[in-house]
Amino acid sequence: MGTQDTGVTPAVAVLGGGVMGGTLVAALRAGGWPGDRVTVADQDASKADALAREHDVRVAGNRDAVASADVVLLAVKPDVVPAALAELAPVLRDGALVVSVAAGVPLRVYEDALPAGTPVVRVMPNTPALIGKGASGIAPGAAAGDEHLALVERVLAATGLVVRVAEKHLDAVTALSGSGPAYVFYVIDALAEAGVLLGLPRDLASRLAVATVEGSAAMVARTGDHPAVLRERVSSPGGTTVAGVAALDAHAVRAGLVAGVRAAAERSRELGAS
Ligand SMILES: NC(=O)C1=CN([C@@H]2O[C@H](COP(=O)(O)OP(=O)(O)OC[C@H]3O[C@@H](n4cnc5c(N)ncnc54)[C@H](OP(=O)(O)O)[C@@H]3O)[C@@H](O)[C@H]2O)C=CC1
Ligand SMILES: O=C(O)[C@@H]1CCC=N1
Repeated sequence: MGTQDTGVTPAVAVLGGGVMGGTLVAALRAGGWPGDRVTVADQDASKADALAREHDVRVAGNRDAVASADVVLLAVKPDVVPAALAELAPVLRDGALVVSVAAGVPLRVYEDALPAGTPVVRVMPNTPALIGKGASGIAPGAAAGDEHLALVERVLAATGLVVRVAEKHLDAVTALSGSGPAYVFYVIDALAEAGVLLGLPRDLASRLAVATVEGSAAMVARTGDHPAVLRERVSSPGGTTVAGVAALDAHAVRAGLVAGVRAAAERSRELGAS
């Protein structure tokens, strides 16, 4: 039956019930996807069972989950992808859409392993998808058309921002927004720790750091102003902020962030090559 619009909500099988598989199951349910149209499978059945209980979805082994799915969502580690594809290829429904969140693994790996003409879409989500504040890039394979991208957008509807990109940009998306929450958590932790160093109670320092990051991000989004312009507005001549930013520059914090994103992109390319 595949993914043609029959009026019935497509059946989604999520293979891999770890951090990202669990996040996507939660987002599907938060977006109103019926629990009986979502099946989760994990090599560790206890993980799949726990997710099924938490989100009121079905649980099955990989092959049974795939055999009844219109959309197969692969959420296993990149090095597990070839084995998972070998397992699912013989039981994949004709016309079913295969979606993978694995970092680095190129579309051609999926297309070579699956029956000719199988539509494949790569997705690079991030963990704030769990609270509807995620950012995902999606890239279509050769047999994936607009209807498949639209279906992936429907699957991701409750995760937050979804942008369509060419596959050649997915390593950069992975490095920037896929891994990005870790950098921001790192910054929040460092800011809060600095507050504690200056004598603030830990809870207060943490709340101030979180509100500052949240408010600053919202201000960029809402005003559309360039972050450098907004930074200038905080920086009184001869004041505290220019002193702080000069110290950040002296410690190469900007260069460090650029190096971090570049290193993550390089690692994504390595994962794809292995
Ligand atoms: N975490 C993140 O922020 C993001 C992750 N991703 C991508 O998501 C994918 C999963 O990452 P993440 O959720 O963090 O990893 P996890 O290790 O948390 O989840 C992977 C799960 O898949 C299970 N598994 C392993 N082999 C199989 C198999 N053959 N069939 C079914 N399940 C299997 C694992 O079991 P076991 O632990 O027993 O091996 C584990 O429960 C990766 O490819 C990653 O690149 C993408 C964007 C963001
Ligand atoms: O660290 C990783 O490899 C995965 C991909 C992007 C975020 N987490």
